[in-house]
Amino acid sequence: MNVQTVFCIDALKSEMLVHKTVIVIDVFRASSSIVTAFSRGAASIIPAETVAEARQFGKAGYLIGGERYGKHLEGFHFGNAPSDFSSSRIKGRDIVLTTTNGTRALVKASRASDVLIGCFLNAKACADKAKALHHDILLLCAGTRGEFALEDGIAAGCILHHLKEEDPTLPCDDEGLALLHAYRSINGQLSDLLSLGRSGQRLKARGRQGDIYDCIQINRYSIVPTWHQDRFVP
Ligand SMILES: O=C(O)[C@H](CS(=O)(=O)O)OP(=O)(O)O
Repeated sequence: MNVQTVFCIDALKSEMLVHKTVIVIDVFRASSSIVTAFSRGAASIIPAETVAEARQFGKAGYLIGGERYGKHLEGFHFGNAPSDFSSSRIKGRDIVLTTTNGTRALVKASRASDVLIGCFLNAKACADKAKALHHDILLLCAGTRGEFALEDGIAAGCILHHLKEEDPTLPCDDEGLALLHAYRSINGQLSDLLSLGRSGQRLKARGRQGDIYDCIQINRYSIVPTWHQDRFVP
């Protein structure tokens, strides 16, 4: 088994998905919102690439959530913040989500053997599940608007840290090694560091500091969303 790292969606080539377990990481905020939604009882989450596609699902009775460039979408039940997904609104429900970067990465990754959703909130559980599948692992950082995103990279380092816990010799690429060592050297400064990144600054400018806090709680949940047929299930 080995671990490869991709820094943003546009760098992903379809041949990289063959015989791989792909972990899609979009810390701010799609991966964190999906993990939170499942921890609060959502039945399934269907990623939609376009707003129009999500609206069609809405007409068919699904709950729909998402954003574009951080902005609310007219007629949608939720945005893309973990706090939008309260148990009372989503327990037992199927949700369709469309976001600027994250759902694009999920749709692109869905051709892999196994697709998991990972972030700080479920880093250890995600690493354990990926190891149990016994395939090579691809850490897919969604990034933001075609570029590397600091929070996705540091979360990849966190997942890699857990992957290497039992076997420090597990091979990984240089990108992974850099992120692993970046994560291990943070020493309690996660919030300060991630607030400096592009996406963190954007969230702060929109008054969404609470979302940063909600997304950086390490190992808060043990749920690992997994692709099954045409959707993610807990
Ligand atoms: O909802 C988010 O925070 C982002 C929007 S933006 O690219 O940062 O404007 O979407 P996501 O798909 O979760 O990265």
